Amino acid sequence: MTTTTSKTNNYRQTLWNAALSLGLPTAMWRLPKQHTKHFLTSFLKEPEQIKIEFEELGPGFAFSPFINPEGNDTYFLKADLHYIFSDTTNYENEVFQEVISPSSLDPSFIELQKARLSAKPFFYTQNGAVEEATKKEDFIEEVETAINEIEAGNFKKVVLSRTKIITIPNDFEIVSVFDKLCNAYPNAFVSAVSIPSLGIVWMGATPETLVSQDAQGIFRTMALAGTQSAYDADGNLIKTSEAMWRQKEIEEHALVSRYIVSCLKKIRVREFEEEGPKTVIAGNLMHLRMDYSVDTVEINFPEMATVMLDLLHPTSAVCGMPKEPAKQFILANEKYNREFYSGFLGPVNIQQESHIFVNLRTMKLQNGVATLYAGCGITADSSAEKEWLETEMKLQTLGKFLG
Ligand SMILES: C=C(O[C@H]1C=CC=C(C(=O)O)[C@@H]1O)C(=O)O
Repeated sequence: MTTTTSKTNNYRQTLWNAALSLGLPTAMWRLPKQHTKHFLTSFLKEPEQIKIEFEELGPGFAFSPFINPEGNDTYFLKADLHYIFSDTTNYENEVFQEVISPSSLDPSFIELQKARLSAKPFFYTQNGAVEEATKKEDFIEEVETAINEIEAGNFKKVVLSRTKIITIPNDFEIVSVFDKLCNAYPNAFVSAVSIPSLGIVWMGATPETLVSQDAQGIFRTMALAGTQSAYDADGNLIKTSEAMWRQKEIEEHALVSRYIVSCLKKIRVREFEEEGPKTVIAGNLMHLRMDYSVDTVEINFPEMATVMLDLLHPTSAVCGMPKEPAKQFILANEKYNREFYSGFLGPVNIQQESHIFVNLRTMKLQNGVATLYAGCGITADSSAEKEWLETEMKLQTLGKFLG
């Protein structure tokens, strides 16, 4: 049943707080260039860990860690409730559409509605040891080791990443930060995902689509790499048409493009459209992007998104080229566990569409602190100091919302 209802009293906010207080896995998201905000809750407290096969699954939300070799470790939040909220700056007056609505007699739904009346915003108390942020000297050393390995011919590119830790401010409130991210980053996939059984919430505003398939069967992916500030030295926004790219970024981006084309070749798909590379804005940054699309109806390949998800993750935009030695280098040299950073996430079979993104420009909220993550592609032409500054810029995407 689909109804449109008008509710007051911050309905989305009270729903989010209630779902968290009851330990229900929940996701909120806003697709790039769209205005509506989606809210999904699963009544299964321990979400299933499965392989994402788009043709087989019902509506839900996928959330995968970086390390997921067979794809079987993806958390799947089955949609027991899915509402779409209108875009408004005043969420007292939000209007929403019930796309999947539980029966009013469902005990979980009754409990959720009851909890809405009393649930308080989740307060992130610090009650244990806090992970350590990556030290600059460690990161610089990792980058220099990577450059040596590249020069020795062991791989061509590796994406090295690091963390930054910020204490969560007392007035931090997820739904309002989510809304601020939506306003600040209209081209990003903005999300907040809570898996209470793991004691975590992840929030982010990623610019990178991994795979998507729309209701007409159009498959899409992109090669996104190469980074520079979107502002010049005087603080003026640079026009994308006037962006200049160095050899290093062009090569770094080409490696990602080549990888995507090699995956398409592997599955013998020749009928793909390529658009780009073009310069795109992602918050305070610019990247190079090439878009790929395939009409899966025309080539009679309905399972294309499933097959490509398997082949693409992790792409050379978050791992490296060739994939295996780059991944081994990351695991051996990065001094922390990426967990869900540079994994993937997004809605599956929601209104006949699936949109899976790479989990970038993201942070984990746990134990009173926000852990922010950023990485950058290292090639033979990298300079360790510049790569550190690039991660600083990427960390600003979310960092500026933490005070
Ligand atoms: C790995 C990240 O970004 C990737 C996506 C775009 C540009 C990138 C780069 O220029 O290095 C990265 O490959 C990150 O934001 O943590």
